Amino acid sequence: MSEAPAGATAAGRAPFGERLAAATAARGPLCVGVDPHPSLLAAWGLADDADGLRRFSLTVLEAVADVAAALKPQVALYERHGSAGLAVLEELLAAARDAGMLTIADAKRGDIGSTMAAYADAWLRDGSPLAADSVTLSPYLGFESLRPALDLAAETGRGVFVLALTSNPEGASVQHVGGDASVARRIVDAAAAENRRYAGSPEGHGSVGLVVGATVGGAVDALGLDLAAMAGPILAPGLGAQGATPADLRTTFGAAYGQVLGTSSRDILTGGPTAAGVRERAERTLAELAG
Ligand SMILES: O=C(O)c1cc(=O)[nH]c(=O)n1[C@@H]1O[C@H](COP(=O)(O)O)[C@@H](O)[C@H]1O
Repeated sequence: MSEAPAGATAAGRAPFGERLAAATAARGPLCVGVDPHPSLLAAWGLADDADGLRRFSLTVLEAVADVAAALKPQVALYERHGSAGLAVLEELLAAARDAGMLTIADAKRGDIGSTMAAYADAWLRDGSPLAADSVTLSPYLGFESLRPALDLAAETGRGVFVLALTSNPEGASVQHVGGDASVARRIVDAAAAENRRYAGSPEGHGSVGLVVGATVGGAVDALGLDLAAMAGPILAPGLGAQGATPADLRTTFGAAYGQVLGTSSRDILTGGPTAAGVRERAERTLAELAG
């Protein structure tokens, strides 16, 4: 996607929020998750090793590089192969960059500030072998503990997606706690405050995004979350394999639907082993999201 337009950061690229907005405007609001589960590798006729992982990953990229706005590799499924798996992840991130596709490293990192600085360095620093356009973060140690990642992302034109309301049913036991001042609401408000640093971006396309599951139903309204005012992208997992439909997204997000990036992994990946099969499923999901 576009590098170095008017609002370029110190790193010479436009802020992530602007680059993502441009990608969704051009292609539609779909992110494809790359989750090479052992069962999917087997279904594709691939071995559960680094070679299988590589074939799988590069096939998904080839399939959706000009269909989806972003690619979201699930880091855990590379980590389970050790250093060989991480080498494949590095190759995938570089290949996506070369193909002009934005990446979201789904690493869900979160730790005390000094350690967080190292996670930020790994995923958001120019020149890092694992640098992605954005990374998912867990705010369980407090939103402010994410500061090193928030600041490095701003400096390098990258982005973050902070977990707010996750797609799994267990998430409510933590995220809904607090009534009018729920944990989720505090995260949404903190992201909104953080996105004020991107107030110069057109239409308030901040680079601090949130993760809000496509499966959360009425929780956004019930908890009084003002997602539209958050002025950043909303990554919505849970489509397909977890039961949510593109139509659910419109109901769940209402006025904030324009900020939503729907993401689906297994439902699209079962279209393999051919790139054409994966592409067909991605195109179908995209048509439903856009329709
Ligand atoms: O951050 C995420 O992407 C994420 C957050 C969340 O609340 N729920 C969720 O499912 N995810 C991730 O999104 C992907 C969903 O995969 P599928 O259920 O196969 O579409 C997995 O990689 C999850 O780890």
